[in-house]
Amino acid sequence: MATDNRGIPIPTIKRFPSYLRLLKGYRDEGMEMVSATMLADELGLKPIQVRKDISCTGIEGKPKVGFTVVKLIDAIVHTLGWDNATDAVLIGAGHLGSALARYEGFESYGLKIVAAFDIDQQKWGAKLGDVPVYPLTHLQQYLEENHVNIGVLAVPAVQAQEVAEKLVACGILAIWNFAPKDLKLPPRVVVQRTDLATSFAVLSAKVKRKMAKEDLLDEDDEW
Ligand SMILES: NC(=O)c1ccc[n+]([C@@H]2O[C@H](COP(=O)([O-])OP(=O)(O)OC[C@H]3O[C@@H](n4cnc5c(N)ncnc54)[C@H](O)[C@@H]3O)[C@@H](O)[C@H]2O)c1
Repeated sequence: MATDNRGIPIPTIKRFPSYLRLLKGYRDEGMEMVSATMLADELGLKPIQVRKDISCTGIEGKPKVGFTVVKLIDAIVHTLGWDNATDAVLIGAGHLGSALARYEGFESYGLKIVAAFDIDQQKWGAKLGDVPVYPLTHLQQYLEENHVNIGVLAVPAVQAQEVAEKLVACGILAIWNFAPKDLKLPPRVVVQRTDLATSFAVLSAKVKRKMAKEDLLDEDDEW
């Protein structure tokens, strides 16, 4: 089984969560084996693509039978590194931050938001689900005392760069940035920006193409 996901193409990594959702459904229905063709049909992919993706996990299928569902789930989870829960701190306990902190589903992806920080004193001492909210001034001490590598950024865009630099100065290795701001940080820091506007732009474009009856099947980025 693959021990890390270095070298795995990003589109494959992006497809893995969809495989997982499907496979977990099959597992819950009591299905033991699944073929690449079946996965491909469900997800609108080509079987050869599915086989290539699965080969990145190191799992081998049996000819004409396919893959063992639970083994494939374990292999994908392991390849994604989701079997080791990763602690994260959240900065910005506003509308979006609260929703992220309260979302229990992240734990099945191996992400656990353990504490939130905000400059608004009315939020200090509150809990977002199980996640306590602390003053931003406590961030450094918290990170010194707790082994946390990821920061989730949900502050207004104008604050994002300054807060990100603070996180980096405290030793954070990766930032999941929800603020609409391109952060300028040292290359050793991994930054992933998530923007619903981007997804919506893709959705709108696909709707327009669909309406123009363009064939979407050969699109590289269907995900
Ligand atoms: N990625 C997306 O798709 C998406 C979706 C919605 C919102 N957003 C972005 O997320 C961010 C938060 O949006 P929101 O609707 O939750 O806003 P919000 O105003 O409800 O929350 C922002 C929070 O950040 C806190 N804050 C401000 N400056 C801070 C600082 N320097 N340090 C720590 N905390 C600070 C505020 O006190 C507040 O609690 C914005 O940048 C918004 O544009 C992104």
